[in-house]
Amino acid sequence: MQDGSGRIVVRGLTKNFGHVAAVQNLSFQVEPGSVTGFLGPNGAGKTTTLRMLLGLVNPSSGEATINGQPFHRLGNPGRVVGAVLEAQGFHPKRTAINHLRVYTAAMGLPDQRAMEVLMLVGLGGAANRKAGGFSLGMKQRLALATALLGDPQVLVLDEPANGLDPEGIAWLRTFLKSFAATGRTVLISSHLLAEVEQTIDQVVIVSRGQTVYYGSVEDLRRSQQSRVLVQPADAQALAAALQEAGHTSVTLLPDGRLAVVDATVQQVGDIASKAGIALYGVQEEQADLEQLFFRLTSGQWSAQGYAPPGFDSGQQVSGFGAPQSAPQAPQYGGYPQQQVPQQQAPQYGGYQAAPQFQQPSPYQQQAGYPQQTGGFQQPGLPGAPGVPGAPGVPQQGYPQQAPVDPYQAQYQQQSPYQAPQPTSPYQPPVAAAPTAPVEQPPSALSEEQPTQATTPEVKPVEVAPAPPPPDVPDPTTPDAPASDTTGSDTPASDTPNNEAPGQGSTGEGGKA
Ligand SMILES: Nc1ncnc2c1ncn2[C@@H]1O[C@H](COP(=O)(O)OP(=O)(O)OP(=O)(O)O)[C@@H](O)[C@H]1O
Repeated sequence: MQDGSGRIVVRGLTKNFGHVAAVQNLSFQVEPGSVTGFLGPNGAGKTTTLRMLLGLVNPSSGEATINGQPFHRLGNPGRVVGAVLEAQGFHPKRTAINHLRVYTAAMGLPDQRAMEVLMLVGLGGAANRKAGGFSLGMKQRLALATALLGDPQVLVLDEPANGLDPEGIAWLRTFLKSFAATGRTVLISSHLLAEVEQTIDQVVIVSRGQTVYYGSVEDLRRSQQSRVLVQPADAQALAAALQEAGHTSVTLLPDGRLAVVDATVQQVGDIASKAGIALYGVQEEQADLEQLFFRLTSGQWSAQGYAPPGFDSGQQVSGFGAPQSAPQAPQYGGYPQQQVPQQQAPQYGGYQAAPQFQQPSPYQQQAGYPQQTGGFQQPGLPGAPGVPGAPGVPQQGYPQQAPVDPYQAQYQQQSPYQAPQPTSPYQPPVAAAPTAPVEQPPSALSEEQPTQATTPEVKPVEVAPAPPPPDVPDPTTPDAPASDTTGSDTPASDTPNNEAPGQGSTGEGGKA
């Protein structure tokens, strides 16, 4: 029996395509009256999740319900859920209005509804144009119009901003917000937080098929901590002085600066002055939401030598530092870094490293300087490995442990992409850290480890696509029925009664 709530509940949802764990034990809830963003990098499992929600793929385990029911039990699903998985599959010779009339007829709706929805999405003027001549953005609008035909209670859209121009994105934002404001439910996927940041109220961030954050965008924003970047005459001495004063979250950056998370500029200045340490530059820096998103999802497709712009590879010396995600993933600090001219940078791929940080330190495990052991715990957000909260549904606001998928891990060394090293908008008043060898006293700083993100010489890697395991179909093959190795999934075309209008427009099977 439908509960009529418009609520989407995903509980313990898992989908394996042969050896590919596309979705792993995913749990979240989408409330009516809000727009929820479903975010994650390519291959994170977003589309597979949406397809399970829409009855196009059978879960390996777990469940996804709308109004308390799985999709196939919704009765007239087109009146409950409007969905767009791909803005493709229109008959190229059919006009927009005729495309919609096929669905109004199938759903028992009056013909005039077709024109109404075209007006709603701004395509009234193109009603008699053939869909084959539509731009990508126009196709997105036509797909949305199709999804809206049944005046549904719930909208599920996969990458709806794809192909839209800035005006189209602004229009979509307003449209979705006002749709949700009427008490209805909107779930939209995207791989770009910036694209949907102003549209969404809630966010579910997935990486490698698992939830890494689930909660309000506001909480995510609040979790951002500023940090103080300081260029001291003696980094070790300042780190020790900060530690003595109780500031334990200190990170040594590759350029010799210290990043202090739990102190103000004034506190750092006062401590340095008391300790008689000259400062050549102090700056407060705020990490932004996009950077946090990268941090939460980094590692899925990371390759040697690649780091998203704006990320450093600073070595944590105490307290909070860069999350160390999956094995082999670059370690991102989430903050822009200083780039030092190549000729001065024998170590760390372009970064001048003070010699005292180049040797293994006997003090790495020194008390008070805990080493980060992995996971994605963020400052201000209590870490919660696994799934906290109610059974099967994670508590909101918790970043979660990223999984390591051995099958996907093989791609981590194989990316053909070699991105340029990031550059920083920050230019400290004084050049890089000292280069003269320094005799080591017992150190308050743990030494730097070169990371993959800062490999000195980056060479393009010849990549052969990873062959799928013998019994697993090629994941890049577009059509799902063949590639879904459960063999149990029912293509949309086999279940006309269950076909939501948006899905009809998307064709069947997998995504391209
Ligand atoms: N039908 C299928 N057969 C085999 N593997 C599949 C199939 N569909 C998806 N996969 C695999 O499952 C994983 C998740 O894919 P999915 O399309 O759900 O990711 P996504 O987050 O939507 O990515 P994108 O942002 O690139 O669209 C990928 O490794 C993909 O190759």
